[in-house]
Amino acid sequence: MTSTSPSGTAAALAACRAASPLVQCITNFVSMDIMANTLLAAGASPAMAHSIAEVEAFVSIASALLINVGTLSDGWVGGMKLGAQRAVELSKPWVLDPVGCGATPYRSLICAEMLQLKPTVVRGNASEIMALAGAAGATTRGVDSTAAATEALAAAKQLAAQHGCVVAVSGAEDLVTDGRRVLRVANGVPMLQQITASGCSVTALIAAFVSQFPQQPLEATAHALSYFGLAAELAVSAGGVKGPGSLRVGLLDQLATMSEAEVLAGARVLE
Ligand SMILES: Nc1ncnc2c1ncn2[C@@H]1O[C@H](COP(=O)(O)OP(=O)(O)OP(=O)(O)O)[C@@H](O)[C@H]1O
Ligand SMILES: Cc1ncsc1CCO
Ligand SMILES: [Mg+2]
Repeated sequence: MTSTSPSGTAAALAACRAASPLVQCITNFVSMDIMANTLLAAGASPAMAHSIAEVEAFVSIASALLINVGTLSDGWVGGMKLGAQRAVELSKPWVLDPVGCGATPYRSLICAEMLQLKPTVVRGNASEIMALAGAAGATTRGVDSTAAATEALAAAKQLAAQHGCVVAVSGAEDLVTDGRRVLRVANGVPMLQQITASGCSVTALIAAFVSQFPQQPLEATAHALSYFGLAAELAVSAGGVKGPGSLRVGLLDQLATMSEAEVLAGARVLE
């Protein structure tokens, strides 16, 4: 899986389905159901485990760790930090979703502290990435973005270069950068924004894909975003999507049933 072509996306998906990586998720209450189902549909094996009492042991058996601060509470932060540290010690990828960064000083502080713990990938919406980078003029309204992905590109590049990670900004076109290269992912449908935790779920998929290609986190991240966005496109083109409720169902079905031919025809990762 070296290429950014549709065959790269197909190879990444095939690897995930074949290996069924165990993805440990320390995530918010809103996202738990759809995130676990998204990972299952992609052939991965989700486990939602956040207790500080078991987090280190869990990371040692997981293929990747996802940390999402969506329903942040004091009692969870210790486990998040210990999990991230253990993942780094064991050279396992860990992926940060800085939900609502910028909405409150506490949230921004915890996100900044997590960033110091060397995530492999950070994925957020434009407002979150701009706030995380401390960009001038960053505004936010809770967990939804008030900016377009393109507005966050400079912030994403700066974060990636400064922290040695891959940064993905979701939006109409997702942007993925390692600070030098920028990949654009032109899959998805606008209605995904009306499914809560769709972004959270794609971040967990990124963890699953990166676990299979730890030397190529940039490409693996883009392929995960492409596969997820394409599933939403296929759900709409199959008919029967009347709104976000039926899209949510169709999305999971398409993630589970997507064929190699559909990936080859529809994946759009551009450099
Ligand atoms: N305008 C758009 N057109 C097409 N796809 C989009 C658009 N906006 C977002 N998406 C897609 O929707 C998914 C979620 O992205 P979004 O930016 O809404 O994440 P988020 O704000 O972190 O979501 P959440 O916090 O609810 O999990 C991604 O796969 C993204 O590519
Ligand atoms: C709505 C919401 N609130 C905290 S986390 C979350 C899920 C989408 O990010
Ligand atoms: Mg989000």
